[in-house]
Amino acid sequence: MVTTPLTCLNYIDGEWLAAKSQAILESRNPADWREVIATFPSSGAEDVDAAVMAASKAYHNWRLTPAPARAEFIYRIGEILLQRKEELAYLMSQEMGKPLAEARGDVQEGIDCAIYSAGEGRRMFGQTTPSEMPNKFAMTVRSPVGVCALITPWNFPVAIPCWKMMPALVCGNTVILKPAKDTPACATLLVEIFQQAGLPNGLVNLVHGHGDEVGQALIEHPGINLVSFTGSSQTGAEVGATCGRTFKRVCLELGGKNAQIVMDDADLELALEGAIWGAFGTTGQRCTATSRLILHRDIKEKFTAMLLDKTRKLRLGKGTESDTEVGPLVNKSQLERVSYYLEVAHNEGAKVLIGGKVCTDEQLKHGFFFEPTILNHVTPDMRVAREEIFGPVVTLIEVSSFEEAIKVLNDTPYGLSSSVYTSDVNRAFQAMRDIEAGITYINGPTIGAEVHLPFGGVKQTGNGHREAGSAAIDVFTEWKTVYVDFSGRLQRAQIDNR
Ligand SMILES: NC(=O)C1=CN([C@@H]2O[C@H](COP(=O)(O)OP(=O)(O)OC[C@H]3O[C@@H](n4cnc5c(N)ncnc54)[C@H](OP(=O)(O)O)[C@@H]3O)[C@@H](O)[C@H]2O)C=CC1
Ligand SMILES: O=C(O)CCC(=O)C(=O)O
Repeated sequence: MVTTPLTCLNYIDGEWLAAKSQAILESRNPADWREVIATFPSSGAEDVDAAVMAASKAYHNWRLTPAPARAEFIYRIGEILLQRKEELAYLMSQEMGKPLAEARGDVQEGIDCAIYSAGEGRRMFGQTTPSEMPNKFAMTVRSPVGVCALITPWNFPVAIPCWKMMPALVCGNTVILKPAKDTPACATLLVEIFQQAGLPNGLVNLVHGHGDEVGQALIEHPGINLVSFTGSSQTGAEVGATCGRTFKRVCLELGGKNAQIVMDDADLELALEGAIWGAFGTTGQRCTATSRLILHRDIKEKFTAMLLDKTRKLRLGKGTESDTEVGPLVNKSQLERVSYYLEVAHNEGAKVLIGGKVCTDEQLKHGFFFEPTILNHVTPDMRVAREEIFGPVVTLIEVSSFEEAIKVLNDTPYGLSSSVYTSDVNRAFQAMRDIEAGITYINGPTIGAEVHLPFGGVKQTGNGHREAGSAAIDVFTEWKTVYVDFSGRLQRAQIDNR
């Protein structure tokens, strides 16, 4: 186990460094905010400059390193992550609050991503295609993009940085990671693991600090070629606009207002498991969390009773305690945000069936705990049915038909994850076709993405890119089209006279 408080530093060009300004920030345990988990640099534009310079220098050799050799390095990281899984999971649980079982799952995603990305190093396929000309070869090859800024949130402090760093590196790019200021210790330990795997200097640089300082300096920096961002749609829109102005490639993975439909022919026990973990897993702080339950009127009463019963039994507590099922929210501002949405719900006429307030138990009063909450009598036009709450709050919406259920599901500015519980195969295929979302589960919850498939969504959830799977290779490479003419003569006339 790691002994806290930790002293975290930036990692630039192979050296652990304080911020040039020497300023520091603190990360605290969300289950008991009196406990300091780590101190870390509050960096600025000068630190970003140094990191960009290091990454640009390292890029020249790394892009020429054969992709299978780059892949071996990624694979070694996966092996070390596996050896240090428990240590990293425990630290994550302390720093971010998620229960240990979920923290292990988060690290496992990093391991899976290492194995998958390493495999891509031996594929990295291009195309060959016939040329219009005789004695001419035509093909496409993938080239790295260059120096990548990776800006990550706190909800998956290991998985999301791995989703970005591993494919970026295997494609021959170098990176600068700006982790969320709520989870600097997890990011630091992760980079230490990369270092333990034999990280060449400058390949991965870590710069801690505030988003509007470090993040902003990165997205504006002329030495950055690509920005990959996961976080709120609000910040994502700003990041996208800045990158647009400065001609940077930008990949945005933003919010969700994910729904689970439960039809009258569904297996209700199965749908219940899905709803509980989709809504309250990670305290509702997943971009794929279920925040709307769209229930057919014929099963609504029965299903709601089952849901209430199960929600009542959920054990809130510190993530590090083995029997905890729901941990705290990550920080005070998330607690305030969820409390604010409860006021909104009240003003809009929704009814709280259970929960609805900050937890005041003696054991939990020093943490950011909010009771798992179910809101009834919600209609699709209400703000609580349309805006991302990012907490343990699920809204119940009643519908009378399958068609209405799909219409309600699609009636949101977001389009990340979705789920339908039904035993009718025709409805299942209709849902796959008609749902406007990047991910659809049939008879499974809205959460639980696997690293070898594309991850991302439509509408305000992103800007058309996908993370994970081979789609990530498309983000982190440029296409180069190559023509090889072996005719030995100028074929100009043929080109012009087609
Ligand atoms: N899609 C998802 O997985 C996530 C969605 N969210 C949504 O966002 C809401 C607010 O959470 P929050 O953590 O503030 O999310 P943000 O989108 O603000 O933060 C995400 C990342 O972006 C950084 N950042 C902030 N401002 C800028 C900027 N101007 N330029 C570049 N980078 C920046 C943050 O740094 P810093 O650490 O300083 O904030 C963090 O590293 C949540 O309630 C939830 O709705 C949040 C996290 C994940
Ligand atoms: O559970 C999932 O589907 C992954 C969720 C995720 O990566 C996220 O919330 O950012």
